[in-house]
Amino acid sequence: MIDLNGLSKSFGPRTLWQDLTFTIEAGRMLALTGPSGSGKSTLLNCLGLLDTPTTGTMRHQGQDITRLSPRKARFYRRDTLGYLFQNYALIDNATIADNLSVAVKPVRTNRRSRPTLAQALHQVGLAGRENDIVHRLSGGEQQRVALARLIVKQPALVLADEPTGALDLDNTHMVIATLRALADTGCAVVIATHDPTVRDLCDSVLQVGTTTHPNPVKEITAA
Ligand SMILES: Nc1ncnc2c1ncn2[C@@H]1O[C@H](COP(=O)(O)OP(=O)(O)OP(=O)(O)O)[C@@H](O)[C@H]1O
Repeated sequence: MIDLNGLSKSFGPRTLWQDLTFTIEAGRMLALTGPSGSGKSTLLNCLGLLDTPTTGTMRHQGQDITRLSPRKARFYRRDTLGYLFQNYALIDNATIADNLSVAVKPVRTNRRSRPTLAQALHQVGLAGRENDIVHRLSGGEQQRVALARLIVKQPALVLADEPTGALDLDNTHMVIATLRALADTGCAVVIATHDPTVRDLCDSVLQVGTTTHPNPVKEITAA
């Protein structure tokens, strides 16, 4: 779905990663791992067109998206991407329903059928909670709202930055199970993570850093 070719990123003299050449495939979950400061979030930012790689190209279904104009990049994010963050990134003083509606309203998509808000909330264990105000929810519940937002939006690509960093094991498994369900509908999922539990539940792992490997993506095979 997204082909990266010879991608590198430097800030001044410092190179974070280089020679990344691989394909992010629809229906699969890719973990980005590597030490703090290795450039995982920066790679997510490049994939989300919030930053630009120093060299190389990114193609989405054949279309070069490496250096889109700000306007086209905005449309791309609106129509193609879903985000998941450690700090949930919700509108705190709005209801759950409002948070979900905002995410889905302007999106133009060819996807045939989208789940309703009620179905999405049911899927994440928050059935009937449409009118709850977000800032009164626990951290785990807030991340469930962020997941429901992805379920109603049905993006082609999900970019997740440490989405389980503030969660207990139960909620971590809920996050991964929901992302897996999205992947099963054809969505590509990329997760920057320090968590070995999350890494091992993905289909493949990219160790982010300056070391050049002939094939940087390692497949995870069941033990
Ligand atoms: N705009 C910028 N200008 C200069 N340096 C930057 C900029 N953005 C990020 N960096 C640096 O790039 C490095 C990689 O940052 P990044 O947040 O991508 O790492 P990370 O692997 O996601 O780290 P962590 O695991 O701690 O979240 C850091 O040293 C950061 O300070």
